[in-house]
Amino acid sequence: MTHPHETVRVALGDRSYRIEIGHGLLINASDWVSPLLSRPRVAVVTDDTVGPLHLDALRDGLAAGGIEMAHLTLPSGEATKCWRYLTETVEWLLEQKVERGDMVVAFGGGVIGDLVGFAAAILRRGVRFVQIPTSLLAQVDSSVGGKTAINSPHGKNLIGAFHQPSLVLADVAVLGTLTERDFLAGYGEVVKYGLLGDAAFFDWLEINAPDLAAGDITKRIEAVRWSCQMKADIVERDETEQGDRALLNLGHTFGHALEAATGYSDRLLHGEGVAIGCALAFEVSSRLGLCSQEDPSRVRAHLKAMGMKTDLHDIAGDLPDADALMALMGQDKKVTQGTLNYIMTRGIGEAYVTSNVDPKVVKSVLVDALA
Ligand SMILES: NC(=O)c1ccc[n+]([C@@H]2O[C@H](COP(=O)([O-])OP(=O)(O)OC[C@H]3O[C@@H](n4cnc5c(N)ncnc54)[C@H](O)[C@@H]3O)[C@@H](O)[C@H]2O)c1
Ligand SMILES: O=C(O)C(=O)C[C@@H](O)[C@H](O)[C@H](O)COP(=O)(O)O
Ligand SMILES: [Zn+2]
Repeated sequence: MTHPHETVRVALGDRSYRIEIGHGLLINASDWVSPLLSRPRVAVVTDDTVGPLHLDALRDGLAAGGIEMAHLTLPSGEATKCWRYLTETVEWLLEQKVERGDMVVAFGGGVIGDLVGFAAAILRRGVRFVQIPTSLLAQVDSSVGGKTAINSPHGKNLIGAFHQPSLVLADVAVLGTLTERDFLAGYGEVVKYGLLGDAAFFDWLEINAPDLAAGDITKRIEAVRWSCQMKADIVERDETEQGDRALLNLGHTFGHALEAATGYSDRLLHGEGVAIGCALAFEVSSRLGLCSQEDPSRVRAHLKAMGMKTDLHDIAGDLPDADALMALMGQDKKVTQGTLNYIMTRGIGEAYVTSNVDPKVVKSVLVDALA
């Protein structure tokens, strides 16, 4: 059976690139990668879950076009986005004598994409890289837009750079080996797009998400395309988050604080934090009278119907109190002159950026959610 192939273009002048979305793209990887290379070799960084499952397919796909590859395997999981593995990656790339004209490949989920993208940004003051995202989250979000980073105990993604990839190759065939938990975490970012800017997409997800989770290839390609197109449109008008790009942060101010509070551990995955954070952002918006009371209920109902974490109580173990969570939120990169900018909403698909949010209301929502 042939599946659709979709291409989304990210138009950023001399940093423009294509996102190729399809089924079975790894087998033909050299077709997409070869035109970008100055010599037929690449340095691939992956993790110890993705590597054993899919690295041979990538190696074969590159070899078919005469491209050699060296590879580095890092531990999987959020804790890898740290100084230690950034150093290890950069030193390995130097050992491999990766030159400024060469291509680094990030082959994994968002952790590998963010870490390797950052390594590429600082290696020899910048080498090009290709994103080959293997998780749903990475295909719909992290591989696109050029945000690269590692975490700090002070907060998420606080050390990083904007560095756009030269190509994104999203092969939905590899999503077949994701655990249900990782798939649903990625789905948290998919829902985010509908919630932030496209009510029709949210309507579509309410109907089609069970098929997505069940593995419908055509619908997976459509969900990745729709998400990437929405992200590309936003990134094109605000590459470095001077304004509108912050919409992509819907749910993240809460989510990032929760990830820091749970030690970047598997107690809470990024996409799970985003889903809970979106539910909280809708609750705050409703309490402020910005959106109707039905909106947060509809959001929570959909997350629950998908079997996703929705509430703070869905996070195992103790959480800090509301004041401590507010303090962690204060490290957000959207703070300007000491005031936190929030992503609030007037309804499903109608998010906007504002600094005009009473912290007392935010705190009261957190207190109630923790009770
Ligand atoms: N740069 C951005 O714009 C951006 C956007 C969203 C999220 N992020 C970042 O992305 C990270 C989360 O990404 P993630 O959810 O992909 O996490 P991840 O990279 O940890 O991947 C999740 C898990 O799935 C495994 N995995 C990946 N692909 C697989 C496959 N095909 N089969 C089986 N297992 C597979 C990984 O080994 C890992 O255990 C966070 O650090 C977040 O901050 C960045
Ligand atoms: O690309 C963006 O812009 C996003 O905000 C996408 C988010 O899903 C992603 O988690 C991003 O890394 C968060 O951005 P940050 O600037 O708050 O670290
Ligand atoms: Zn995110």
